[in-house]
Amino acid sequence: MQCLSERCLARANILQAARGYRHVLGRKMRFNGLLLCNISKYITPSKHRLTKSVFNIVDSYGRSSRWNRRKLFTKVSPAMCHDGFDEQLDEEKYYFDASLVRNQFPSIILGQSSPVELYDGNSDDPDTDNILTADSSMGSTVVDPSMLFDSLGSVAHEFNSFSSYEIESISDQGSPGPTTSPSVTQNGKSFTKQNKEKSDLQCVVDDPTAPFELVLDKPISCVPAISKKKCSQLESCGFHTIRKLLGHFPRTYADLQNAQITINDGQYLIFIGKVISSRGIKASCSLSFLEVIVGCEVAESGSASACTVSEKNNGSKRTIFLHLKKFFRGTRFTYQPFLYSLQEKQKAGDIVCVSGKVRSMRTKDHYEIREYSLDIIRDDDDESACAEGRPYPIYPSKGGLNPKLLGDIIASVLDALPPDIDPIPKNILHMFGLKSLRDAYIGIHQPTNFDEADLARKRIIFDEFFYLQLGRLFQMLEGVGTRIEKDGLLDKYRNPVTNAVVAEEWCTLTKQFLKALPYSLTSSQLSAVSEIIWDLKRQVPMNRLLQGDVGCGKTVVAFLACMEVIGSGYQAAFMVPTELLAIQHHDLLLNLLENVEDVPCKPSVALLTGSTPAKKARLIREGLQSGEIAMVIGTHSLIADKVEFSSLRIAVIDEQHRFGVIQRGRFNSKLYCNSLTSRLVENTSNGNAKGEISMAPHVLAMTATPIPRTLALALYGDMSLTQITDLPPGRKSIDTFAVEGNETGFEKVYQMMREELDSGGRVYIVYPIIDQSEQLPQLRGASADLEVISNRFEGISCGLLHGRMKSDEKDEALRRFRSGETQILLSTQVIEIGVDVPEASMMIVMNAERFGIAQLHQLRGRVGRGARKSKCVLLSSTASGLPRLEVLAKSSDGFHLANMDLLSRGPGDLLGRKQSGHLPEFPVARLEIDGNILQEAHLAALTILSESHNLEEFPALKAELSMRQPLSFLGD
Ligand SMILES: Nc1ncnc2c1ncn2[C@@H]1O[C@H](COP(=O)(O)OP(=O)(O)OP(=O)(O)O)[C@@H](O)[C@H]1O
Repeated sequence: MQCLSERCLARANILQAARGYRHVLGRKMRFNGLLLCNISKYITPSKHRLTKSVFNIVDSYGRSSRWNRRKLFTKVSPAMCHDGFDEQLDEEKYYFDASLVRNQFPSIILGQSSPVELYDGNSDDPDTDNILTADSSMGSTVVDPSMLFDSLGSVAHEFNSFSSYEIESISDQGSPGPTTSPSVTQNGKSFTKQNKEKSDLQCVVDDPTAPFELVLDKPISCVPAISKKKCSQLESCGFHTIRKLLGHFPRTYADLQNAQITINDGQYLIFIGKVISSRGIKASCSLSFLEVIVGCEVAESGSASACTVSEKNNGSKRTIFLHLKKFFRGTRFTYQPFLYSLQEKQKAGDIVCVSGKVRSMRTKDHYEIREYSLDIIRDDDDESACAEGRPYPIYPSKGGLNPKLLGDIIASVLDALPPDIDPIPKNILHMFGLKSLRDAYIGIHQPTNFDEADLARKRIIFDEFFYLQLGRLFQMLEGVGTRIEKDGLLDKYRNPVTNAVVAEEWCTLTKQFLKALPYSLTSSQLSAVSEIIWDLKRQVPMNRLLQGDVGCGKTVVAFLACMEVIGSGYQAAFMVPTELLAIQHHDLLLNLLENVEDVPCKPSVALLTGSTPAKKARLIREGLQSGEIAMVIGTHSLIADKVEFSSLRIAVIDEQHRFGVIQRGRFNSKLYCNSLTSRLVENTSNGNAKGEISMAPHVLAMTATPIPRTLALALYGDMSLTQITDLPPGRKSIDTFAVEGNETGFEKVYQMMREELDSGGRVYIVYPIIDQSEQLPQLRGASADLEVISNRFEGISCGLLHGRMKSDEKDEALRRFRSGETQILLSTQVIEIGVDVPEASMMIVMNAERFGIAQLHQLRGRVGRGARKSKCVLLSSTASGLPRLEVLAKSSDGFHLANMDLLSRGPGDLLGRKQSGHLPEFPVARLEIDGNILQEAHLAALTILSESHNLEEFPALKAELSMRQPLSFLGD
């Protein structure tokens, strides 16, 4: 029992005002009744001049609109020692949170009376209005004025006969923990506030007309126990829906029982402890600091358990003291109110979770932490906060919201969550050992142990991957005609068996092209072509990823696929990310076609890039539209709206991850929208033409980045995979050296270069930037170094190649290097993709520590493409960068290196900053370690789609999928 201060009563009043009525002495009474009681107490002694009119207004309170009630309150507030309603609400302590008020003041005892419960909106009272619909109900429920005054009379009588008000906090009677709200007794029935909340959200689920996902996507304002003020606070921080709020996962968990046993200087540790003191101290006129001392019980070395919040000392524990310090420079930080507000943020007795780097102080068992983060787990007077032994969730703060408050709100939302909110069918959950969605939310926000948190995390990650895979496969199925074809396609993903068409069955043009090659295909090149041609012969559009290490010979495989299509009377498009590469491929293809013999007519091949002169570009577009041009090689220009094809049948996309899903998809529209010309229909006699024309083109995507399987699945979950696993014969391994770029290092490297050039080799020097930069003086620039290198290697001609050069200049620079007119090519990363100069035999990478391992592997792949033994020197500007580069010296396996990069730097870095823009974002999952969950999610998505291609049988899943907006999720 404690004394009810005027402020407490005012606070209770605010609560009542929000609810509109309350229970008094077991009887429901409108708020105005209670208000009148209170007002009479407050204002009669002071003979406030508002007394009369306030009484009148209160009389009509039950019939007032919400706005008028607010006005009423504004008038009543002065009588309650406040400047106004807003002031009452604005006070930190007066947070308009019904649950908090109820937790602390669930009932009022008026003198000898039995406890008067504050209104709790319990749904088991048939008369109780639904708070979710409070807006209308509060205004529309009219209270009989006579009843009002009856109640008023009786209450006022009792009220006036007591000099003090007492309050009984039910939570004082032993509250179980943070997840359990105090139970309140009303009319002899025991109930919890969760019951009420559950029913509010439950009613949404029970509504047969309500779409399934409505629960999670309901606005946050529908959650009981969240006041309007808090609601707008949450909304302004981006928590508009329950989903958003529940998706605010803890950044870590504090283990209330176990902290560190050994404490070493410089370690980053998490402690749970009790605040001993908190002081804001002015050290000088412009320096102040906050010092918080936290006492933590830790186990003596060697003892198993470590740190708890327990008061009792047993033999195996000792207390250590953490001195948390934050310094502030500047006069404005030395003012007392500021320092006071700082020190008040945590008070002596608060149980806190502290993390940061520890440094031992002179006194034994005292440690200092400067860069720390502190979360209040439990106020000294809040006994219900946390149960020991559970991982305690630590929330990242958002928009200045108090993480503890956020945690409390999340807890009340969880309590109100109906059990059946899971769109994923139970058999799938069972198949992959997954928690239900509700359990997962509870497990991640309120785990009883770390294993539960792990399992919950798995479910959340599963969902991230699952909807991505489902979205991609769903989209792919939409583009496929019949049910049988769809089934066939899904089967292919589930059991990827290799189907192939042997070379004898290829069309004449393909066979002749193969014959004309200056080399024979490797076995994996051959099987890749056979596999692709098998796909090309089907009526279902192919969606295949051709993957192989640098220099393995993917280009020729793609050319052969194009020849097969052209040989059957259709067109091919070959899109590459750079102009340089487009020109190179175009020239190579023309060269190869020159040697092709015994074909009725050689296919016409065009080059279309951004630099193609307008007139020429127009002629090419006309040729493509009429069907005169059989194949076009180019950059993004190929997917421009004005480029129309007569009968596009294959789109090859080189370096696929450099293009987004939408860009890739635009080839589909080329056929559907633009290519229905009559030419092919006229030329085709078998009558199938019409159906074939309206089919989307086959897509063959290629990537030289050896993408680990999980990453490939995340990026291209809807694609079949073909891999080239061997290199053309005669390739010699590239000797790789990691060298520190000091004076001796450079001398050594220049010496190696000299030897290479003297023996007829050609050298690339790769730079991270074009021009020297003042901000980064340690980086060498290609353009700036041209003179240095030219002077150093007199008599040897040097070339320069970088992205700022014009297209023809770039082309010319590469041509000169290819022909041997220049022996040294100073270049930026522009040569990274696809540049093929077999005579290049040495590469030097300046500031190599600036590049990712996978990227360096790609760069290194520019040499060693011919018969000559090649070398690659990786110059690091610091000695500390060398160990990472040594990895490349030891391995030339692209997949191994990519995996290492993925683990050490994450997928974004593996793909490069630009490309990683196309990588889907996973808030919780980490591609580098959660690959197995991704595989399971892929399988689950296939299983679901096999059961229902259009997801009609899974409306909840379909709704969830559209909610998650798969396209933006796919990274485009
Ligand atoms: N079977 C083969 N035998 C000999 N040389 C080959 C063979 N296949 C391809 N080549 C040659 O190997 C070099 C690399 O081929 P290509 O450019 O197609 O590789 P890539 O896989 O596209 O490489 P990158 O990933 O670097 O673009 C080319 O000079 C090509 O002529």
